[in-house]
Amino acid sequence: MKKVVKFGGSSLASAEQFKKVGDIIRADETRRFVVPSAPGKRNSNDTKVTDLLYKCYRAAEKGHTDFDKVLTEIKARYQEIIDGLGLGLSLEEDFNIIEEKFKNHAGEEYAASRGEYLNGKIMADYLGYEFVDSAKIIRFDGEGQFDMEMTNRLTREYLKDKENAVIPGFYGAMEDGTVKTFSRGGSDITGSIVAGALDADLYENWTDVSGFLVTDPRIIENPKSIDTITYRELRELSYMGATVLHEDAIFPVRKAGIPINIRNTNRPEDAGTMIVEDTCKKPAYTITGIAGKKGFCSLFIEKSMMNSEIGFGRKVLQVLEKEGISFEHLPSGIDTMTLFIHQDEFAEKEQQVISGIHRAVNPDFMELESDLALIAVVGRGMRSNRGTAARIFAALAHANVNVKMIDQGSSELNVIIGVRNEDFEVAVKAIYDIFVTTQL
Ligand SMILES: Nc1ncnc2c1ncn2[C@@H]1O[C@H](COP(=O)(O)OP(=O)(O)O)[C@@H](O)[C@H]1O
Ligand SMILES: N[C@@H](CC(=O)OP(=O)(O)O)C(=O)O
Repeated sequence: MKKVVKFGGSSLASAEQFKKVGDIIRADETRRFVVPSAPGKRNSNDTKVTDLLYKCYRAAEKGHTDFDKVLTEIKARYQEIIDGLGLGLSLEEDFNIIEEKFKNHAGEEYAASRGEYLNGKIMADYLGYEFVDSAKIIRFDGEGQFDMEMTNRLTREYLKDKENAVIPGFYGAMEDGTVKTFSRGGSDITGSIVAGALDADLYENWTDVSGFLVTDPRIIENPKSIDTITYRELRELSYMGATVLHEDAIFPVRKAGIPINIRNTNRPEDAGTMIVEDTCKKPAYTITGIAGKKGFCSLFIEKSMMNSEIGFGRKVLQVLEKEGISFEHLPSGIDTMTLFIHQDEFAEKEQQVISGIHRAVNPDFMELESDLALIAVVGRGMRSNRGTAARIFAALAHANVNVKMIDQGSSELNVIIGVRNEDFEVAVKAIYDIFVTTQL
């Protein structure tokens, strides 16, 4: 039996948190492969070490005087953990190399990766586990794309005879040694890759909440936690902003048929959430979860007889493709279509897109609306329950929320709703209340 256990930044922000992690690992001898993140926030006003590293590197690039100050702050974060754990470990040599590399402009990704690298060294020393530098096993190809095949081979080669190891999250390297990172929150991906490559029995992902919650605890106080969720449901929710697990962390374990267990470092007695391929367990509520994001805009296009103009949609989408813009949703009517696009992506190219669409399809009318949010209501139980959409829209009407867009996927696994940014929290709360609190 072997488990891969990933601990997020919130679980490793201080010596006190490290001790909880140590207790968790020692409580189960199958927790053999440990993937740590960089130290996260110790309180809500604190800064993650990864963010300090980005800041420090930018200062180094500009030759700014802030460089020494931020580096000293980073060193102090690690020293506080080392001292609090009573370890004799010194990171001085590592910091000398880091300083040198920052000054020689080794790259932002190298800089950010040091957060996990250094925390991995502390973790290995604290547990008495072997430290394995992820640059040796997590491989990116010549174009900087993650190379799954090579990574699997290297990971198995390096780790197959090891009883246990600490493998820092978030980064890997190209064949020439250039360090690359995943996108933010990417230690979840490292954990999943290692679990997949080693054919682990379970991938435990330890964080600061007792599992995947029905909705974001920053929107609803104390939301219920989800007992079991399928990979497909989870993918919809994490894509739409439920940040507890990086959306790309699903593929490697799913492919290998390994379940994920989300657990709370501060409440290890809680069972957390099991993420599985399929389950016959009935969900506790009709919906499994609600997630959402702000910051979208919509582009409404109207043209008489659009429906019979073959190639209309393709021509519109080609304009977006040419400008390198992706779209999120594309609901359409007989003479109308509406594109939902990330506002920050669109803002820079808005005029090129509008004139491009004019040239491509000569519409009768176009209208742009900004500051919109998208909400995903997800659940495998929605398929077998009638009236789900009616309940959602009744709840929104009661809460005085104007619905801008509705999109139900043919899988019946989710309904996407567009509302104004300012209505976002109220809308999430209204949907949560009707399905979970009151269950009307
Ligand atoms: N549906 C959800 N369930 C649980 N947590 C969520 C959800 N949506 C957003 N979150 C947020 O995700 C946080 C955990 O993710 P993250 O901050 O990346 O943790 P870590 O530092 O452990 O990697 C929680 O503290 C919570 O604020
Ligand atoms: N430290 C990196 C990677 C990561 O996964 O962190 P966390 O586990 O704290 O989300 C980041 O801040 O993005």
